[in-house]
Amino acid sequence: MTQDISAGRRILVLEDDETLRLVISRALTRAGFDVRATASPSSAIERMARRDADLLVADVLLGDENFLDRLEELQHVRPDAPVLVISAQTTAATAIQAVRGGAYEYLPKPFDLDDLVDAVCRALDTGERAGQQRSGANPFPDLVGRSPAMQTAFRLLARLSTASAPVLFTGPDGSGRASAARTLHRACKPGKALVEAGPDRLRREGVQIFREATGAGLLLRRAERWDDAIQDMVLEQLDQLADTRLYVTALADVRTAMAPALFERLAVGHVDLPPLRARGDDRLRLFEHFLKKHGRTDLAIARDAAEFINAYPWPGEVAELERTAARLAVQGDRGTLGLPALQEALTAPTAPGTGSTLEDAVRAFVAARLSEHSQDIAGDTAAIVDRAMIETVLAHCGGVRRDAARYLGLNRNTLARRLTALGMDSGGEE
Ligand SMILES: Nc1ncnc2c1ncn2[C@@H]1O[C@H](COP(=O)(O)OP(=O)(O)OP(=O)(O)O)[C@@H](O)[C@H]1O
Repeated sequence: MTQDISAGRRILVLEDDETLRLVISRALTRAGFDVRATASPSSAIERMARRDADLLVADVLLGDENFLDRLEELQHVRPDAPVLVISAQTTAATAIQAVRGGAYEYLPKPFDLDDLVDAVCRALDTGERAGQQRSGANPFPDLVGRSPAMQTAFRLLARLSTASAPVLFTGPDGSGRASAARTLHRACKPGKALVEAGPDRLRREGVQIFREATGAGLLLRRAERWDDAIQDMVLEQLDQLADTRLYVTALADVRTAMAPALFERLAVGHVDLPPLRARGDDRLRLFEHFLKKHGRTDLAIARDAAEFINAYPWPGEVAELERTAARLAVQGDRGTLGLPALQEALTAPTAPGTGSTLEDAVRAFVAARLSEHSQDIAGDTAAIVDRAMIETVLAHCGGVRRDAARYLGLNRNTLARRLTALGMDSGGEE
């Protein structure tokens, strides 16, 4: 594997300690890389800018200079080239600055030379994934998404797959945070287990969960619900993670529910998953993906249904979209999926006793009007709600408008005007 990746790849080593420069260069040359070296940060940036190397291995403290301060400059001239940062400064702040500045991985000194070679291979492999992504191929095929918002998230995932820092996934419930964490874990620790725990399990089992995940991965979900005791425990465990990769999921406003010190350390890598309403046509792509996932390759989606899927805001996010597709997949109708069946599946109760809400019904109605290219959605929606409301109250009052007006909180003239506007002004008693 190393030879496959190293063949013909050029590495630049930036290190001012002559002995270490030699040792690193030799190890990388032995692994099959074409290695060059320098002690000067400016020369390193200049050589990377003229594409003299595919990857940079850089020390942090070089004479009076801190190379982390120049990462942005390097990103600017070579955004495609991975950078591995090595440093004797093993503070969390250094690691955070390195990863935020665009470094692919941070290796604290002293490090094992084999680990360095592995990290270089992983970074180059990820660089290729990012290249595939630029050329249109999805580097994470189990995550569906081609919208610009998801491309940004994938690029970040690709970068984080060679780092070892904790990663915070934020976004609305059901937006795919846990799925993204699982995908990232498979990319960065293939074959290693991923232990998962929500706040309840974390409260019950405490540090035991961290022990169980040693050397593998740990996915802690719903961090916005961590109480102070959990937050203290996680903060303490962060110093003992060693080679356990930590992933955390939370709602976007978790920052307000969490001690700033903990947030800063968890969000070294931060992937914010956009809501479905910001993902354009990805909604239809996901819908088709879920129909297939639930065994239906024979079902075509009618044009109005497809437009509805791309217009509906899906307040329950990908989870709701998947539930709806799964419901339609098991219904077994052959042929083409039309708008009525889709709307019915969307508003059907999800479990005994739980009905869909008024908001759900309004969303479904508005999305249907959008898919019909209606130009008076506000008027249409207000009329439907008004009609249902007034009809129900009038029926309750036996058609007596004076009483109905009182229940509605309207004066009688206003009610009369609304009835006329809705074409409902015949037959009622004054
Ligand atoms: N981009 C995606 N491509 C394919 N499937 C996805 C994608 N995002 C989410 N899913 C699927 O949608 C469902 C919900 O996703 P997931 O459980 O990851 O959401 P979440 O944000 O972690 O929410 P929660 O914490 O409420 O479960 C899962 O079945 C997952 O497989």
